Amino acid sequence: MSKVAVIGAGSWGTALSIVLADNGCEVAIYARRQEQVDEINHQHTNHRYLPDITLPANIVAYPSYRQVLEGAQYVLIALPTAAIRTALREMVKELDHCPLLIHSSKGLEPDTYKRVSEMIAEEVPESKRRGIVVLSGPSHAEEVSRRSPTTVVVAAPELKQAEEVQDLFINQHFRVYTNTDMLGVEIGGALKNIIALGAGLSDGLGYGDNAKAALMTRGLTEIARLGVQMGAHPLTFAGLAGVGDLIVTCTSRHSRNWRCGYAIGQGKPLNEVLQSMGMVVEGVRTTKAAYQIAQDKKVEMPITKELYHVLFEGKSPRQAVDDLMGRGRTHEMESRFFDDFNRYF
Ligand SMILES: NC(=O)C1=CN([C@@H]2O[C@H](COP(=O)(O)OP(=O)(O)OC[C@H]3O[C@@H](n4cnc5c(N)ncnc54)[C@H](O)[C@@H]3O)[C@@H](O)[C@H]2O)C=CC1
Ligand SMILES: O=C(CO)COP(=O)(O)O
Repeated sequence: MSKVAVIGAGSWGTALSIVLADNGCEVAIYARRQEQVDEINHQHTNHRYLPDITLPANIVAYPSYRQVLEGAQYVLIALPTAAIRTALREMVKELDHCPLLIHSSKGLEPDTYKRVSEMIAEEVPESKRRGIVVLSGPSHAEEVSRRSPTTVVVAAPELKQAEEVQDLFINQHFRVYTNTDMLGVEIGGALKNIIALGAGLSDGLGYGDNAKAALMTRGLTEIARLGVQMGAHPLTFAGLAGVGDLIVTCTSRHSRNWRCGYAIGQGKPLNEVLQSMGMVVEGVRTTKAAYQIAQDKKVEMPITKELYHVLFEGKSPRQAVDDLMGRGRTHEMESRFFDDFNRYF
């Protein structure tokens, strides 16, 4: 029986713990607050994050990294991206062996704009990790925890390690695909949150399904444009971590990013919205990161740019939509894209 240490007792860490527990793993989950540890261990619930869900008894919470990590063959990181580097520094002090590290966070580090796998590679010495694998795709915790059919993708530069993680998670409710394009999977998962904020904002303004379909389609184009420039495989964005996650996040009532955008579209100030959410909304910081990366790399990302102006410079959302609609004429198929495709096929 495998032991998995789960770092992060929020919605996603808990939902993935249920999948692992269903698969017969021993799951040790790290929670910072003693009341949450007690709730998970005695009531078998995590009410704040997954109301009405009963947790399997083989999920045990601990308030210390040492206890969680002891003997774990796998470590799953399910934290808000902004908390990961600090958490890794604490965790690594207590790590005395060499597990496979899996992360499932969807964002870029604030200020450095690094991917999560890059942070892990910097903070966890090679002697303390067997490899790094990312798990991503269209998967709201609320549905995964109810064992509703879900598909995800796991990616690692070495296919064997992705397959090992596929074996760990796959079951009748949770179907896992593999990919070796870790960069593309991380970029797709992080940047779809920007477009979900935009889709929420459009709905909050009262625009219709046409507007949302436009945002999703052109949003995917700009995600792929940046991703391919950074070195991703273009077809990754046609997969679960690309269009798949974009669909679920832009259209689901569960999405925190969509809900945040919706409230802003309805005229609520960003700070007030974030405070009232009580859970992480990754897309806000990721908008800033993607805007900066796009500027540095001279990649055109019109939706991201307008959203940046709305979130951080007080631009009116209606004006942002007008400016997007009034852009210069362009061809749908970019010749640059064809060049990139030709590089691969
Ligand atoms: N909720 C979902 O449906 C999904 C979330 N994700 C991603 O998973 C990541 C985590 O998201 P959620 O679990 O939803 O967030 P959440 O807001 O539900 O929970 C975050 C948890 O992290 C804990 N935490 C924060 N800072 C910490 C630190 N320094 N050390 C230890 N624990 C800390 C919090 O106490 C909380 O328990 C995000 O990147 C999100 O985009 C990915 C797929 C689905
Ligand atoms: O990534 C997710 C679903 O795949 C969760 O999205 P939100 O963070 O917007 O809720």
